[in-house]
Amino acid sequence: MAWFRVAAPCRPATRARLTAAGLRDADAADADGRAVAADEPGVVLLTDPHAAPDPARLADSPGRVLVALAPGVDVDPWSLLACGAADVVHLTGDDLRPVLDRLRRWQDVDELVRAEARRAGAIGTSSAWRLFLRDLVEVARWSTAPVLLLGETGAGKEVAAHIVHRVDLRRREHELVLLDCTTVVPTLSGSEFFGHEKGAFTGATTAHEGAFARADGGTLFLDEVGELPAALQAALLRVVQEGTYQTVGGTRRRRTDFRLVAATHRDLRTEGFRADLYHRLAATTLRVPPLRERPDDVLPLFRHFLAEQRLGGDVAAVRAAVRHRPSVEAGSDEAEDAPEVSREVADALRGHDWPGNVRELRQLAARVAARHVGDGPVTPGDLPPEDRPVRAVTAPAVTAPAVTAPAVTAPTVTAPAVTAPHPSSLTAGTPWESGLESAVREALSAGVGLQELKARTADVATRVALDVGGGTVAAARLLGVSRRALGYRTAARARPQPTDPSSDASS
Ligand SMILES: Nc1ncnc2c1ncn2[C@@H]1O[C@H](COP(=O)(O)OP(=O)(O)OP(=O)(O)O)[C@@H](O)[C@H]1O
Repeated sequence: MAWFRVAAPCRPATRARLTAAGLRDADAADADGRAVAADEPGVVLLTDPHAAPDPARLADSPGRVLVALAPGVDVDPWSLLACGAADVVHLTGDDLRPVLDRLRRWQDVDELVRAEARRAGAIGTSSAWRLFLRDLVEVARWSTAPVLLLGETGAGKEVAAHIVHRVDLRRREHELVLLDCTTVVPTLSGSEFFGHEKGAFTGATTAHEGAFARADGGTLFLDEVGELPAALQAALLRVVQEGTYQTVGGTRRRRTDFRLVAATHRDLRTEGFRADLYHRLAATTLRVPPLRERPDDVLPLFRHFLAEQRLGGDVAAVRAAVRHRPSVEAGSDEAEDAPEVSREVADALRGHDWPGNVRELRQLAARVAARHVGDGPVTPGDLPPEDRPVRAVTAPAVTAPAVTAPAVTAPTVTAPAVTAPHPSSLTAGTPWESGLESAVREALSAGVGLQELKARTADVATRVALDVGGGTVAAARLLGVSRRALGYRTAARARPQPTDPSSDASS
């Protein structure tokens, strides 16, 4: 149910009409000690230009807040949006329709998000994930535009594509065709896309239906669209513009009509991707938040994947289990019969930065499930050694117990105590490797160009070279590059700089 709040006294009739429309008076509910459902959408009615809504209250609400300006109230809508309002409407006379229509839409969106996330087995209750799903569902249901999903590997772009297909009423009864553009073979002239006729090329012993034909009426999901060879970018542009294509070896153009959802982890506005195709694909661009930006989702996801392992890795069975427990919120970690997680393990998981995102977490859950015994919580020893937070082993830090008469020699403590937490937890590989990886990741997510990327990784490569005593053979091995390549990158920095004759050597 949606709520309303009146920022200044208003006519009892207005209040009565809002209540009659099914909205709960948020302040009255507070007075009764019943909290308004915090994540429901609501409206703040501004009847007095001097009674501006409390920005903190607007921004804090996890549900969307509409501000309705009564006739004669003139407040800058942009500043209200900046304070956290989701939208602003001007009321004319007694007509409450603009308010009710919007609240109803927002309720529908929230309901769709709950239902479709559950159906897709998509776990997550963090606000970043929910905001993303709201935008996704809104675009999928109320627009026909292509959708471009930006996001790191394993963040859930394909999961999102399934949701788009399900939510789009015109497409859901037809097929969702998934095509990974990294697997498209240029020598087959895009036969994966266009299909081919029998005998079109050596080995084409039968006719083959391509993705464009199969997706007709439905949705075509192009994963890693940035990897599409240039010739196929031109062909795809034509299909998107004209809705026609020709099979390889065919003689006539055929019609197709699908919704295009594309995904990429890189900035397509850089070199190598056609600008005209980019603008077609990017009619609606949504960013899938990486897992490190939604630490609240880590534990629910981890427990979900553990439950999946208990069911023998049967994803369908887990989804069915979630769907058949209607009292359980989609994304809730109460949804499954999964073991609890000890505090130490929970802290380690939340502290990790998950470069491989949800996929990495899923794989970790599979490793942990193999070690975990019984129904008790997952304990630190359940994490395989290579997945544990790195800790320096230092001199024993156990204080000997206070000794009173008769004098007893304090026992010698032999087992080394573990102290001094290492700054990076659950690091993948060596600190050098992870340093290089995170430099590349940061640079890519900042959308930098190739030159800048090279410069940033050169910094890390240089540090590695210096850390290993300038031994480029060892550094190159650590970085997985040739000695020559490393030498080239580090040459300018690792070598001692010639002394500037103008500088004061004594300083
Ligand atoms: N919110 C989620 N809830 C449950 N499982 C998820 C969620 N997000 C991702 N996954 C799972 O994580 C794995 C990776 O997800 P997905 O394939 O959608 O990522 P991606 O962004 O498309 O990755 P890539 O770019 O490498 O293709 C899959 O096994 C998927 O089922």
